[in-house]
Amino acid sequence: MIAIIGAGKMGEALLAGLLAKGHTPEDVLVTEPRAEHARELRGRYGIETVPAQDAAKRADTLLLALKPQDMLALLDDISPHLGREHLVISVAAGLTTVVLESHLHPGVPVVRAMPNTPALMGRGMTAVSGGAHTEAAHLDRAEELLGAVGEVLRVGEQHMDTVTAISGSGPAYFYFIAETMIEAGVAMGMPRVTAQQLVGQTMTGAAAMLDGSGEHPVVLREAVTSPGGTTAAALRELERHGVRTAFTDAIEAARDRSRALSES
Ligand SMILES: NC(=O)C1=CN([C@@H]2O[C@H](COP(=O)(O)OP(=O)(O)OC[C@H]3O[C@@H](n4cnc5c(N)ncnc54)[C@H](O)[C@@H]3O)[C@@H](O)[C@H]2O)C=CC1
Ligand SMILES: O=C(O)[C@@H]1CCC=N1
Repeated sequence: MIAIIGAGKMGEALLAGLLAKGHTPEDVLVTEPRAEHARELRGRYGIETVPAQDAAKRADTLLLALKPQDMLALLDDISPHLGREHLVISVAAGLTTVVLESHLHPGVPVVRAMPNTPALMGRGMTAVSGGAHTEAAHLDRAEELLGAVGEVLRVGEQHMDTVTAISGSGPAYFYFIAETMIEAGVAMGMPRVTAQQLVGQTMTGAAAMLDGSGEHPVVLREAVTSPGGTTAAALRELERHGVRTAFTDAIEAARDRSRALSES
């Protein structure tokens, strides 16, 4: 039995992804304190919602998807019900396995995972790393579970804050670009619905090229950039405005914020 504790944006994406990939509603318990949202979840997915302590008593695998700021109080609440036979998987940004383990009985296995919201469509990217009491079988279990909603990569925990900044937050960067391109089209007088279609299909087409061609992004970009043409003119403006540096700084800021969340 799996318990998802905290079914907000990420928890619900994982819930929906798992159910779409063959887990049955009877396999999954959900803890969600917002009563109205819990009611919606029961209606939408046919799952049972229970208090966190009941979820800890009944499930063997706990997927914790609360905000980092709420996580430690929750661990203190459920810790009396958790032992070595459980597996605790936290998707919280920043919280290290050392911090999570310090709120649990010694020996409880903890996996730190960083998924992203495309898990909802079965296209997630999740990185996982184990803690002090995690054995290979625990990582296998976490990988199998999260592998139902996309790709899973094992990384050393020292890389987790960078993972968070790249693939955890990453979808938001692409949505930001999409939004900006749509607004540019609208500003030039194009109907919004047309701009949205152009941007949406261009983005998924570009992603398919990246995924399917095996080429480095530089090669793909060069193929679009005709000599003396429109793309070269656009790219020159992006470089002039320091967009490359802005992205690097943004990803560093996300990495630093992830690190800081463990200390707050
Ligand atoms: N949103 C994203 O794209 C990603 C989020 N994460 C991580 O997932 C976690 C949740 O983030 P979001 O879903 O964005 O936030 P959110 O605010 O949408 O969801 C948090 C959920 O936890 C619930 N909650 C609060 N206190 C609780 C308690 N004591 N017991 C059970 N549930 C409780 C809230 O009602 C809410 O539904 C964070 O730790 C975040 O770092 C990780 C990867 C990606
Ligand atoms: O913004 C956040 O803190 C979370 C973690 C990665 C994506 N969303």
